[in-house]
Amino acid sequence: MKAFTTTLRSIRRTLHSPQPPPITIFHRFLSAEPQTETESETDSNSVFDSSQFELPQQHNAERESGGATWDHKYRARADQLVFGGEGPKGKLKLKEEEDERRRRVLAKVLLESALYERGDDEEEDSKGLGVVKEEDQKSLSVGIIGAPNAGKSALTNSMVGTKVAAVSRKTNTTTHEVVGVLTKGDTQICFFDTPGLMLNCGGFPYRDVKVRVESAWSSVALYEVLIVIFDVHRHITRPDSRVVKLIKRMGAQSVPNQRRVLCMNKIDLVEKKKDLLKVAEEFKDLPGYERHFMTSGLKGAGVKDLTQYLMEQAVERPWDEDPFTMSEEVMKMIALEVVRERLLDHVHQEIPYDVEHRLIDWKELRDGE
Ligand SMILES: Nc1nc2c(ncn2[C@@H]2O[C@H](COP(=O)(O)OP(=O)(O)OP(=O)(O)O)[C@@H](O)[C@H]2O)c(=O)[nH]1
Repeated sequence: MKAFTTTLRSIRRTLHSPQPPPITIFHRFLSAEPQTETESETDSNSVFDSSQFELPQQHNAERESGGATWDHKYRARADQLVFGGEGPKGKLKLKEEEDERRRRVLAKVLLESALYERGDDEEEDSKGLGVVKEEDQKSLSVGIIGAPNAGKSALTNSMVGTKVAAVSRKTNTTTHEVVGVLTKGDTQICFFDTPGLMLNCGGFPYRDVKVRVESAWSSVALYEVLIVIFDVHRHITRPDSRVVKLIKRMGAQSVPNQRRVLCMNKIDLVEKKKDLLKVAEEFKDLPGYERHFMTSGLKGAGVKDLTQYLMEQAVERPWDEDPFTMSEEVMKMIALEVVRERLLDHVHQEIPYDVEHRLIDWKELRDGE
């Protein structure tokens, strides 16, 4: 998510630069420098000629057949220990498939939200953005915490839509990473990530990556609203005691100057709705949570209610971020950036290289593709 935000910030900076955007915005040099031909390499005397050397005799029968020289049963045992039952190839393939799936979700969310925003909310947004006087502005800072994979990024993207591209920090610190900005009418909501928040079996952050985790943990108290999010499908099928402890710990008591809400996410994966009610019942008595929400960041269910609630919590304070409107130009850049990422994924072993790619055509199809 951080990489995604950084990318979008660079898009934003480019758009607002007084200079015309350099044509090489997506043209990156990676750390490896191109090799230059040195004199010794081009000098024919230095060329290795294998015919001048005798190959050593191979006595070992295995070597002659080109097979491995180790005992296969040890290798199999090592594979079993390191990779479990699946073997290294199976694991690698699964990882590649997972990466591919995640990339698709990201690209889809980005582009869908771009198209969605231009449709329904275009008029309303264009009325509100850029014309609100500072004394009329309202703001809200929202932190989102939850275990890895709970769906924090997808939910933020869903609430923020294309405005995630609007991220351009006026201030910047390492402990607070703004991951999205939603500006609507006179109200601006900034969403913050809580980096490195990993939990030990007590539901507390790990001590070993101390500084980073502690600063992330202490920043939790700074947000006006804190969303505690968990994967409700996972909780029903394979509850994680660390997640339960986190939910209970954060909801144990209400905190002055902070409103906390509990978000049961990924509800689209739960078939029986009565299971959702059971989970809601389980956490209903925690006094720290002002509201409970059931959402699907990926499918959008419940997101409107949560956004509405957040808008209502905003306080009179000037905006921290510049508002930003979606344009076709930005959508093209997002599309280019998604393509660039894929391109680099495919050629990452072919270094040294540099990549420049250009948009030569852009067409919107009737079905919105
Ligand atoms: N079915 C379903 N899948 C979801 C939903 N939200 C997120 N996911 C999937 O869950 C996975 C994790 O989602 P993320 O949004 O990256 O989760 P995260 O909490 O930001 O994860 P970390 O960055 O690892 O902390 C992805 O594969 C998403 O596609 C949802 O509402 N429904």
